[in-house]
Amino acid sequence: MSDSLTLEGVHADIAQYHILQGVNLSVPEGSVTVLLGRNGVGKTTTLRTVMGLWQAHRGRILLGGEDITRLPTPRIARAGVGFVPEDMGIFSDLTVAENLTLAAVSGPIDSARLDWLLDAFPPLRTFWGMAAGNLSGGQKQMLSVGRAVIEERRLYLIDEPSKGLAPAIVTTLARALKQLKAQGASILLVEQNFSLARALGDHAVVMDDGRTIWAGPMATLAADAALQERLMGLSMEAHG
Ligand SMILES: Nc1ncnc2c1ncn2[C@@H]1O[C@H](COP(=O)(O)OP(=O)(O)OP(=O)(O)O)[C@@H](O)[C@H]1O
Repeated sequence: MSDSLTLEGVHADIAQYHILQGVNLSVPEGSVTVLLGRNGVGKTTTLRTVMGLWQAHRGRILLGGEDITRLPTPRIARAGVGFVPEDMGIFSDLTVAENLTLAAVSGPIDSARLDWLLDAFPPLRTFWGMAAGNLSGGQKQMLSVGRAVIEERRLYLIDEPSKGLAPAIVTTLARALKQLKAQGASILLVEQNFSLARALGDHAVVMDDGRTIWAGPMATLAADAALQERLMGLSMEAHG
């Protein structure tokens, strides 16, 4: 199976700080890799570096074999990467409809894709003409995910989609992400909600201190509490 995304020895700085100090990971085509690790180890920085929002100064980032390490963010997006940022990245003054229309960069929105999205996230249909700033936190997250998936992409980068959301909203999000996965999407997911991480993840990669320290099947990590404790300082069972 070929890789949708590969990071080889990636280093990146933020201001004078050397934040990423050797990130190696891959997202095989049509699978979900979950990036795990304690707070502040560099998971968000890794996604932002793939997206070109921080610059890798060492190592290589390959998208389907093509080197995208030095490309500017708009070119990376056009190469087929959908991004759900931690801060959601929606336009508060624009309506739900306008937010989705702007996210469809290659032309008019495909009606079958839109139907799927609005069935997965019914509030987006209800509030179609409303300014996004008036949505609840959970509805904003649905819109953020919706913007990334409104067109089929080669790769989706999704940063902590369940963070701060009520359990019912997490259930809706989980169902939509499972449908995306079932469509054969390639996804790099940062997710601290371990039951969601375990349900979606085919592969797990664990980071510590700006480096990837473990990679393997999610099932292997999920089944080994001692390994979780050693890698992340906590066990998935206790936080499921
Ligand atoms: N804009 C910034 N300026 C300075 N330091 C930053 C900035 N963004 C992140 N950092 C630092 O980079 C390190 C990695 O942060 P990052 O957000 O990537 O971690 P994370 O693993 O995603 O953690 P969390 O789960 O808390 O979001 C942290 O020490 C953080 O303080």
